[in-house]
Amino acid sequence: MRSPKDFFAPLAVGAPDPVREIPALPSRMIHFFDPSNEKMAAKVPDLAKKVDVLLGNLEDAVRADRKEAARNGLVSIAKSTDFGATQLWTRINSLDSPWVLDDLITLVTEIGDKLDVIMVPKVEGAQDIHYVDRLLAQLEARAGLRRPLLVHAILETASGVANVEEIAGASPRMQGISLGPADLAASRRMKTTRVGGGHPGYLVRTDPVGDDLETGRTTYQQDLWHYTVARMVDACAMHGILPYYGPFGDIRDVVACEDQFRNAFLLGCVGTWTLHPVQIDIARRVFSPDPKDVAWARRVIAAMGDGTGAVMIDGKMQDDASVKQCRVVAELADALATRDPELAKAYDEATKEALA
Ligand SMILES: CC(C)(COP(=O)(O)OP(=O)(O)OC[C@H]1O[C@@H](n2cnc3c(N)ncnc32)[C@H](O)[C@@H]1OP(=O)(O)O)[C@@H](O)C(=O)NCCC(=O)NCCSC(=O)C[C@H](O)C(=O)O
Ligand SMILES: [Mg+2]
Repeated sequence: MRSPKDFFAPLAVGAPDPVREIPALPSRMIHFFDPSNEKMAAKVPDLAKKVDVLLGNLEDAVRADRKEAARNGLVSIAKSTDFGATQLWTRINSLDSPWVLDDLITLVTEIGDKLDVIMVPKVEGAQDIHYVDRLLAQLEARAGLRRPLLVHAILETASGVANVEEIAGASPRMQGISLGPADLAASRRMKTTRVGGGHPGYLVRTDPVGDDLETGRTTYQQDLWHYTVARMVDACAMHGILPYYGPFGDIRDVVACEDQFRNAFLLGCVGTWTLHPVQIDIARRVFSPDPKDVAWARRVIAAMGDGTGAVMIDGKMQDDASVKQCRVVAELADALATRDPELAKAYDEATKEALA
């Protein structure tokens, strides 16, 4: 473990100073595209106006014989596109793959000044982050970068989940963690065959009435990912980094997708992955607080003055703890409003109505 005194020292001579705080930039949707797919690549300039984060994916879902084309495609897209305030991320190949070294060398050297975050798949423990941390510092120094690249880990191995707290705190570069339900299910030997979402067999059933075991016993489907998401959220909050839901693979089922995203939002996640354009508006809707909740939060904050004591609003007790929750919602709304004028208007109108 590094000494706390050295934690914010660069890991290579000439590398930029590590950041001391992870910027809470809007990242409601991390939109995946395959840079080797011409149709997807052609949509990037338009998508950049609609999403908070665009991610050029080099790992799974890119065929082995397209890895180089994806890497080179991302370099050329990054160089030729104006992303405005939209962040550009990439997902590199896994650390044991034959492609990852060239991914990192090429991307940092060629477009290190355009990239914001490097997503690292299949992270098992702090050792994986330490490896990437040092290598990035060396490459940043060689490329003369002034701003350090941040690192995002995917939680998609059983070891990763067991070590999630040490992963979250492994480097000042750690920006966040996403759930990777498909690889995680395989690593845990779960008996599912899906990419995220629930399963009708994972349920609880009400008790029988008398001796009749058959009739009137309602079942409730449970969330397979509750434990992992909750644990990930705690690890991220503890280390001041950001938690995300991951992929929802049933593109057609926009209803269950919205439910799964909302569960993650309510539990503390700041965003999710979007795999198809149809998921972008769902993510925007879910990961932007509802105008009514924002209006309520602002009303509580106004009524609570310095934030101490207790007051009654509409029959509900408010105190130091509830005002803290309201500040989370109000601060998120303020941050999103700077990026999204429509949202800003909706928040202000709802607040005026609530305070009238
Ligand atoms: C899932 C897809 C393969 C579906 O693609 P397609 O069959 O082409 O869908 P459509 O015909 O409905 O597409 C309509 C048009 O939209 C374009 N399109 C589709 N997806 C995207 C996208 N992500 N970005 C930009 N544009 C997109 C199509 O090209 C069509 O265009 P046009 O013909 O001009 O109208 C596909 O969506 C896809 O490949 N998505 C990304 C998949 C991906 O990134 N997977 C990896 C992340 S999930 C994962 O890795 C698991 C995780 O790690 C874990 O372990 O849990
Ligand atoms: Mg995966």
